[in-house]
Amino acid sequence: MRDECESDQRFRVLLVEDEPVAARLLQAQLASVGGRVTTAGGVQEALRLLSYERFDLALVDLGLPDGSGLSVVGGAVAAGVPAIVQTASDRVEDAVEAMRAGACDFIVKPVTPSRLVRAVTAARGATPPGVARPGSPEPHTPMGRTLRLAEKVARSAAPILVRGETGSGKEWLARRIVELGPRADRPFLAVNCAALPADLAESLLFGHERGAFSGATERHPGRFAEADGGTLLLDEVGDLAPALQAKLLRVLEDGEIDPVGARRPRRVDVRVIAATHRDLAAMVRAGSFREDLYWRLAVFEIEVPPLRERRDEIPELIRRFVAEAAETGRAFRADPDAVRQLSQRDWPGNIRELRHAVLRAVVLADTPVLGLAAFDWPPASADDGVADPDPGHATEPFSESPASLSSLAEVERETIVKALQFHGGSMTAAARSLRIGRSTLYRKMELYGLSGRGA
Ligand SMILES: Nc1ncnc2c1ncn2[C@@H]1O[C@H](COP(=O)(O)OP(=O)(O)OP(=O)(O)O)[C@@H](O)[C@H]1O
Repeated sequence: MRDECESDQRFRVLLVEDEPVAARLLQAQLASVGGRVTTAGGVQEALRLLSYERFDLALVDLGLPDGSGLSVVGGAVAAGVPAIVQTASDRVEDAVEAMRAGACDFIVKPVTPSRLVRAVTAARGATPPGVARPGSPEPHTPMGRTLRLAEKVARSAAPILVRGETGSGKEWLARRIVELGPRADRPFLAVNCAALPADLAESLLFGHERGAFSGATERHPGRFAEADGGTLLLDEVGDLAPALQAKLLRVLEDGEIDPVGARRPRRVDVRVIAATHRDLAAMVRAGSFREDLYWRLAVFEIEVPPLRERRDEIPELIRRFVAEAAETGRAFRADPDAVRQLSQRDWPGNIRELRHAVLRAVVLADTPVLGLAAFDWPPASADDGVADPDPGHATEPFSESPASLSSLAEVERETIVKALQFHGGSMTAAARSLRIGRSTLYRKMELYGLSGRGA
């Protein structure tokens, strides 16, 4: 079907508009950019057309004589047709609802030709539901749905709440959303709310004036001001202290921050993406998270599924991480049987755990083909009692810095620490299990600032 649509330059548009003059105008504009337009004047007619005709795009007015255009959006999404909604300028909240129902964009009436062309081009460029882009996961998988939703919300400026287990790729998804949206080349900053020191949290986020408190020798803009015009990822938002929850609500509601010690508030334009592995709704019920803030943050809520529910991605991820590690000049590939077995594992630390396992395997490899044993740490002979700790932020000593572990060197350092821990600080035993000489181990410990304190 995709081929058929690509070979026919004229894409098929379902235009749902009851106003004859507006319909004629839009029809002409759509035709001028290659659209073959079928018009429906109401909900029932549109749903009927969607049920037996194929369309590449639907442009839906929300206020229709026989009901809300939202039902048409639902029908289009169910039929795998990207939907753009049109709304009056005083009904933008309806557009938010339509986006939640799966619309990929909204335009406010009266639409200019250039805005219409942009919306249509973007919607046609977005993967239509049910059609996989080469290299992207199959669309009916949980992650396929997540990515489709990400593509849709990327174009809006509304806050997003990304939920998912530790290491499942919440920050990765947030970055992807930003890349797909109009703020792609604007600042992107990430703050781990769980790691904010209590006494400095407010000024780190919202800034302070010089002399605002003892020790404030310089003015500091704070993360919100630094992200002005761009996006701020608030990771572990569930860990934000109640006083800061109130201040965050103010930014989201009024677009203003109050730097500590400043005489007047400052306006900022920041898209907030919040991420959490916690059940924020349960926290709201328990009284530890503000309900009003929850509703503000969760205009769009996106779930990143745990890796065990997207096992089909594991072979590709392994290939990608092996290639990433091989950028250091060493060429490796994973043994297909190992890949099969690794794909069956549960990976409680999700993609981060898989990535570390692959990077570690490359660090330790002495053959170009990585067998299953290469991915296990501690090595298979090791005592289970000292097995790899939960690879989540809470327990992993070197992954709690704001950026997650990223370089091969960091993984190498972590591997050395674990080897030393495992062998009770014995360098000889650690070097043997790492399959490197004692002097190499010593050199690397120096390099990573580990010498003299064991693990
Ligand atoms: N789809 C993906 N493809 C490639 N790498 C990915 C993907 N998803 C996540 N990763 C990588 O996995 C690691 C963990 O991802 P990320 O930091 O986004 O997880 P997280 O859910 O935000 O973790 P946490 O809950 O600890 O904050 C990162 O190195 C990231 O680059």
